[in-house]
Amino acid sequence: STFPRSPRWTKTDLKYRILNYTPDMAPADVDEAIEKAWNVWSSVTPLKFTRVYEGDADIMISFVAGFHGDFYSFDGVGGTLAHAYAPGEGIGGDAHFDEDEYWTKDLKGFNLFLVAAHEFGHSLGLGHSNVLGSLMYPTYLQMETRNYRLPQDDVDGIQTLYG
Ligand SMILES: O=C1CC=C(NS(=O)(=O)c2ccc(-c3ccccc3)cc2)CC1=O
Ligand SMILES: [Zn+2]
Repeated sequence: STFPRSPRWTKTDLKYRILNYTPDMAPADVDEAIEKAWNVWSSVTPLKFTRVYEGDADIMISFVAGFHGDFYSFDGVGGTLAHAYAPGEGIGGDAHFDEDEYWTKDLKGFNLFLVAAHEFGHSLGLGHSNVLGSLMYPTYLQMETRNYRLPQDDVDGIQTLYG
């Protein structure tokens, strides 16, 4: 099962901001992948995600490489793809994507929607699942994402936190 990590957000209206874009994809495709990733979680909880274009947001999303100002530098091509912080003030909830990876909206490289949906699980307070095929499973499995359905294990996990 997907073990919910505490803490969790104490509000259901969360704001997110896309700070920059990867050159790998058209900006509209990045916007769509991010929005679809939030919809995975909002569709099974009372959570609402609103995009803001300036100022502060609960979840700041950025594409960065190598050292990028926190204690978890990225590692070039391969290895770590992204990381996200558990709910909280400041860096809490923020999601960083390794710009040295090749991000796509299809089955090549790493599918941004899939990785973002996983990372946003962490931004909401979820840990990893031990169920192969769950979204919160620790390893990335390439899969068709056109009609993506959140696996039951992840539904159970997020509803434990925000159900
Ligand atoms: O909790 C962690 C610590 C290690 C990570 N390694 S990663 O960046 O290579 C990574 C591995 C798997 C995924 C993933 C898993 C399931 C579905 C989609 C993506 C995302 C990132 C990322 C991560 O989320
Ligand atoms: Zn993870």
